[in-house]
Amino acid sequence: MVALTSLSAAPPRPSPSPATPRRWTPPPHIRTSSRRARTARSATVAAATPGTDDYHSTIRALNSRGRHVPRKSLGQNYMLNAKVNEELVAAAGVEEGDVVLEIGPGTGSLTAALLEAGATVFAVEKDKHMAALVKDRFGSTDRLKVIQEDITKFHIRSHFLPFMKEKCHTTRKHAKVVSNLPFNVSTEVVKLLLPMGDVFSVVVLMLQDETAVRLADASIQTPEYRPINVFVNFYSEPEYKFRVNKDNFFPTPKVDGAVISFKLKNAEEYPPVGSPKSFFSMVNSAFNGKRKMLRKSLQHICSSSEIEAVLHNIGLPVTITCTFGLQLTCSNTGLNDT
Ligand SMILES: C[S@@+](CC[C@H](N)C(=O)[O-])C[C@H]1O[C@@H](n2cnc3c(N)ncnc32)[C@H](O)[C@@H]1O
Repeated sequence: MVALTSLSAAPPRPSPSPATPRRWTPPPHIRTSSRRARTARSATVAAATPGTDDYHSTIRALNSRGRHVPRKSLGQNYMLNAKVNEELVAAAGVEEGDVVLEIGPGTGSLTAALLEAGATVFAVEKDKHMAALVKDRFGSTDRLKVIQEDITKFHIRSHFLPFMKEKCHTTRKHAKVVSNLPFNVSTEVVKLLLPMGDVFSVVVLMLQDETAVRLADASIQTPEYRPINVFVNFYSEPEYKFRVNKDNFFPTPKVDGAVISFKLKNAEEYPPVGSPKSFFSMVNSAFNGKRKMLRKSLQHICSSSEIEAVLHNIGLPVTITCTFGLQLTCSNTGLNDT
């Protein structure tokens, strides 16, 4: 389902300079007289309240620890619009007492909005400079734990569950995920989090707009429909929330972002398959054999005659090719009728 809202208004900021220096230098009108004065001002920013993460304070925060240029390889495009962060928090329905996993806190602008909403935050940040910066910024609160790790290599269950047990003082059984994700790891993170419906009730992510549209809205009868859509719909109910204009990020990325929410299903709500692993292996085989007859692309899983019988039972021609997702039943894959 697509909500037609779009947060396209970007906050005011100076136009970017054409050349990219190794270290960000604030434009002349925000420079102070000495390095020490600049550092002092950064300390004030470090303790800032939500709403102050605009262009100038982001530059000051990045420079405060001798930080260099934001790293493209880490998808470091920082959010400059506090309103967008508030909308992300609202999309996840974050409230007092919630425990939230945040991936990539960066300068801590979204972290501030989460803390402001009353959540306890477990933040995983790959960049050691940013992890240190966000720790400094919220040093005095016990409602934040920052781990310097790569989320794609992090064992969420063994680290997050004990934290949740310790911090969750309400009867709530599930935590939430809210993140302005680095675009380059978004598919990997989606694959990691969606099967965790026993831990998280909702996953709200800022993704590349095109990716969010594809994940939330691909129809089974379009060429855009992929195994990842089968995966997303198997484990969750996705909803496209709103588009975020690229001018809201610093540095400005090439593409717009969008917020998508995934309401995670419990295991009892998954489609009835014998084993998700063999189900997804079949889905991948079917899609890999695009334009090949299904009875051929799936013949390593079951015999051609079994596949033909299934196709016949569901009223499809036995010569059908995989042009869009199909529901099959096959005795030796552990798949049930769906
Ligand atoms: C798009 S920025 C978002 C920063 C901040 N949340 C904001 O809204 O401004 C992505 C952040 O994720 C961090 N990051 C990149 N790859 C990561 C990974 N594999 N694991 C954890 N953090 C990562 C980057 O260093 C960066 O701080």
